Amino acid sequence: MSKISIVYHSGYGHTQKQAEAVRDGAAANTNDEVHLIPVDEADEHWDTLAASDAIIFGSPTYMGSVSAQFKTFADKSSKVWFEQGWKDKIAAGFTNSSSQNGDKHSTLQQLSLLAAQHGMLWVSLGQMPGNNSSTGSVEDINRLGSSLGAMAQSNADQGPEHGPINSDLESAKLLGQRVTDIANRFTRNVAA
Ligand SMILES: Cc1cc2nc3c(=O)[nH]c(=O)nc-3n(C[C@H](O)[C@H](O)[C@H](O)COP(=O)(O)O)c2cc1C
Repeated sequence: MSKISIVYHSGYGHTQKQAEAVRDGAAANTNDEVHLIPVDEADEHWDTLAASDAIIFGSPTYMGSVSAQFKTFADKSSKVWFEQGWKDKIAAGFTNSSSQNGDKHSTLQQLSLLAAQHGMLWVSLGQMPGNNSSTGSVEDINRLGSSLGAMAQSNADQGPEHGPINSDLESAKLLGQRVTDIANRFTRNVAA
């Protein structure tokens, strides 16, 4: 059994849907304990994060970067960094934005660098790129062709009831599942 936390920001609800999909994937095995933590509530959950086997970071892409709210959380985590409190925990990340590309890769790089600064072990998406052939479609898993983490796209003129679309949510779910599976391999070995 592993303890997984998902810390995320969402200004308008789109990235929250992606975060919930990651949570659903991470919680697929009912033995595991999964916490969904909005960044503005993170101050009440530092102990939960300290006790987690894996922490998954999520932010919308704003101006080619993590949102200011997520960055505030990242900066606050410097207190943990001083003690290397998250060293050797498993980490992963996801982002959502309105353009198909939208510079989402830059956000995932920032999330993975945050994890690296903490000495965490980054888990990639682990899914082959979709929608890259004559038989592909937007319904493919990993339709945005990401490697570093899960990407999702939500139309700028529509609310979260319309996006991200199902394939992006499924990709997010698979990332959550992958992180839990890997965390369980580690916790089994520690217990053994
Ligand atoms: C301040 C701001 C900056 C944004 N910058 C980008 C961007 O760089 N690339 C992009 O594709 N979308 C950008 N967007 C669009 C958001 O990423 C998109 O609306 C996303 O779905 C918002 O997620 P949320 O509802 O979880 O906040 C920006 C939106 C805002 C409010």
